[in-house]
Amino acid sequence: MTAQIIDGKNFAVALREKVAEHTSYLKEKHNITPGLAVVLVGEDPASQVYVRSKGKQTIEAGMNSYEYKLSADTSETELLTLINQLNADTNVHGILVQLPLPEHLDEALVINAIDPAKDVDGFHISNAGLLATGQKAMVPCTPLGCLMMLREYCGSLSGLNAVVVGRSNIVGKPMAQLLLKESCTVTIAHSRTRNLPELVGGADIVVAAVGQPLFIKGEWIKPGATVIDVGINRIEQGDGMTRLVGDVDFETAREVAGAITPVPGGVGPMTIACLLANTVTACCRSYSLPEPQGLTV
Ligand SMILES: NC(=O)C1=CN([C@@H]2O[C@H](COP(=O)(O)OP(=O)(O)OC[C@H]3O[C@@H](n4cnc5c(N)ncnc54)[C@H](OP(=O)(O)O)[C@@H]3O)[C@@H](O)[C@H]2O)C=CC1
Ligand SMILES: Nc1nc(=O)c2c([nH]1)NC[C@@H]1CN(c3ccc(C(=O)N[C@@H](CCC(=O)O)C(=O)O)cc3)C=[N+]21
Repeated sequence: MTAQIIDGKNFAVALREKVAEHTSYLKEKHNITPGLAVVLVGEDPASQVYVRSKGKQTIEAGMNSYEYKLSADTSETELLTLINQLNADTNVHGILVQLPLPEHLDEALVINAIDPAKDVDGFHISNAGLLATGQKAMVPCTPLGCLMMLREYCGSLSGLNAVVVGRSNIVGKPMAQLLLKESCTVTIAHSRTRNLPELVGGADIVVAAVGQPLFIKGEWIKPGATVIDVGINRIEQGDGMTRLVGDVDFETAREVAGAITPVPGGVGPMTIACLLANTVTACCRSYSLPEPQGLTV
């Protein structure tokens, strides 16, 4: 038996259509255009690629895109000044500061300077706290996209054993919170976890957010389990070319799993679609308008 491939690219197309529909509704009915501001500090090539594709998809969905490219030596004060301007700007409903930031900038300080209502990444401590206590929050895009795909493939997640490998604030922790809210029995594994293959073997749902190429092996996985691969790793192919691979050894895992997300074409495209969805959600909330169905959980 080989696994069903969970087509994140298709999912993302459908979600972006929903976003575009609601955006044109907001324009026609209320004369409002949702706006997303993306701030990039420094010249990391991978980040530049993401920022470009976010901007392009924002415009394709009918929203306004504002891009701020700051030099790598931007001071904390300069960055905070920009964030304060964006917080006050009524045309901006969502703000994203691309991570990682250069070493000299305090990431937590910068993220927590964003107005939580405009924090479309869901990284502000107030949104993290709201999510953890089961209150209405801005939900981080990557875990949100993963949950949307899981719900579609598994139906109810209630009572399922879920193992999240990775405990970062941007992926692992919020993913675990969402799965807990869905009444999964959640285990969070990390670099100090002792019996990882055994833990993974007990999981109906495996979410891999490790940052290690091809780390999770097919033989660890319980037959029929649903595997979500968040990892984005560029590896040398031997012929001098690079290839994009996930944190899961896809070729062995697909022989065992019931369903699996590929890399590329899995979680990545959903992350960007969820960013657009969060921008529409933030925009509706800011005017106390009813929120469209299906853009968040
Ligand atoms: N598709 C998408 O949209 C996105 C993809 N990503 C990708 O997802 C991956 C994870 O990202 P992120 O959460 O930011 O990464 P971090 O580096 O912040 O976190 C990695 C986590 O994996 C754990 N880990 C590392 N090595 C091992 C190991 N050998 N065994 C078990 N656990 C281990 C770490 O444990 P410890 O805490 O103990 O150090 C840590 O908790 C990366 O590949 C990243 O590129 C990230 C964001 C979005
Ligand atoms: N504030 C902030 N928010 C983020 O959400 C954020 C961030 N910083 N920093 C970096 C990570 C990474 N990330 C990805 C988004 C899309 C793809 C994506 O679309 N990937 C394509 C492939 C793209 C390619 O070919 O490189 C795919 O998986 O099919 C990947 C990774 C968002 N992140």
